[in-house]
Amino acid sequence: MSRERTAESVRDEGEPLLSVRNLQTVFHTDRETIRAVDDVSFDVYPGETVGIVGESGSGKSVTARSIMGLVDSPGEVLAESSIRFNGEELTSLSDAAYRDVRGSGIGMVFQDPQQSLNPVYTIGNQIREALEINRGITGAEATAEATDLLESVGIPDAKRRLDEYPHEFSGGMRQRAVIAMMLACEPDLLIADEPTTALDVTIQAQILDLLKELQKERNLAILFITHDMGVIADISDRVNVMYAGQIVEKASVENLFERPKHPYTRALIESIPGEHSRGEGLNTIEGEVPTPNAPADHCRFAPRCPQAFGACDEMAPQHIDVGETVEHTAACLLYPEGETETERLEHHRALASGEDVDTEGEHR
Ligand SMILES: Nc1ncnc2c1ncn2[C@@H]1O[C@H](COP(=O)(O)OP(=O)(O)OP(=O)(O)O)[C@@H](O)[C@H]1O
Ligand code: NI
Repeated sequence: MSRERTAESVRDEGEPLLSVRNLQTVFHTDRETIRAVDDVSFDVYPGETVGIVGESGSGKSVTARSIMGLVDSPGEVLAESSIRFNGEELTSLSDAAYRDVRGSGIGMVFQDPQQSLNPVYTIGNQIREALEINRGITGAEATAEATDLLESVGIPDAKRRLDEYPHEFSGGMRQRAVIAMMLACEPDLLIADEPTTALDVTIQAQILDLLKELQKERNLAILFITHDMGVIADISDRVNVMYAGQIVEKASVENLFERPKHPYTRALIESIPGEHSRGEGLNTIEGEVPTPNAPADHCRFAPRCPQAFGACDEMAPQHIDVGETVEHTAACLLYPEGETETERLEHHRALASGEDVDTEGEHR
């Protein structure tokens, strides 16, 4: 094989940095068990950006918190779940070992930068503390490194601003400071949960550009979570579309927007402002994301789906290969395309029972 490999083939051959399999995170309440994340699987390879997109309540943040080991009672990551990072299984780690992963391997940025900043300490002190705890750097060296970090996230006059408090920073600058603090831990993976949602559009674009730049410089992998399809299109290499605790479509960003297959993805694309609405307001999807409280025995999107038919209420759709080259799957009973309804349902039934099905379809 040639030594000159494309990015795509490197990814096929290399190991994923993060590998999530059958992730199930539930919340036990008095009345029911909420299946907030219900059998979610995806990979993130070094240096790439993977998006998770879906409406409010679809389980995006719980997915992120599960990976970070931040699910507290009454939440529980069920035993069958697997989260492998750099080859290490995280679900079985002790609290202390998980803290180390958060301090070095995986960094996280949230929607609200205040969540990560302490109002009573200067920005400089907080970055220096991160440097000391996670890399053992102290004193003048820490100050120099903190200045470099603030500069690298595009904060002008960095040396002086180290002595300022979070409230002296604007929203966008605070988010940059949080990113600098996260970089102090030299992570391989950044999990960004709606990091730009609270910012106005210009600032949002600047933060996205900053993340792309840092990614290139540091070969940082990014798991980017948002409900905004425009942001997903801007930043992702590959996308997972989430609905009611499950991934309903996985695709490269090009395929997702040019050849969306799942009716939910299509509805999300149609609801992008200005895309199809001709400025007449948002084309929102009617109805709400259900709160799943039982294992899926039907398609959870069916009640809102314009293409639903009888079987959608009676069986859970499996992920079907819908692409030609790179991974592209949709969990929908409309696929495989070109098969009769009876054949399609048989296909999903066989996949559900674990049979090895030729997803290219023998019925062509
Ligand atoms: N601590 C908790 N206790 C009970 N249920 C919870 C808890 N945290 C989350 N959930 C439930 O889990 C589901 C998924 O929530 P999650 O926050 O992951 O959604 P999301 O996709 O991030 O939405 P948003 O876009 O609003 O942030 C929701 O139904 C929510 O009510
Ligand atoms: Ni969320």
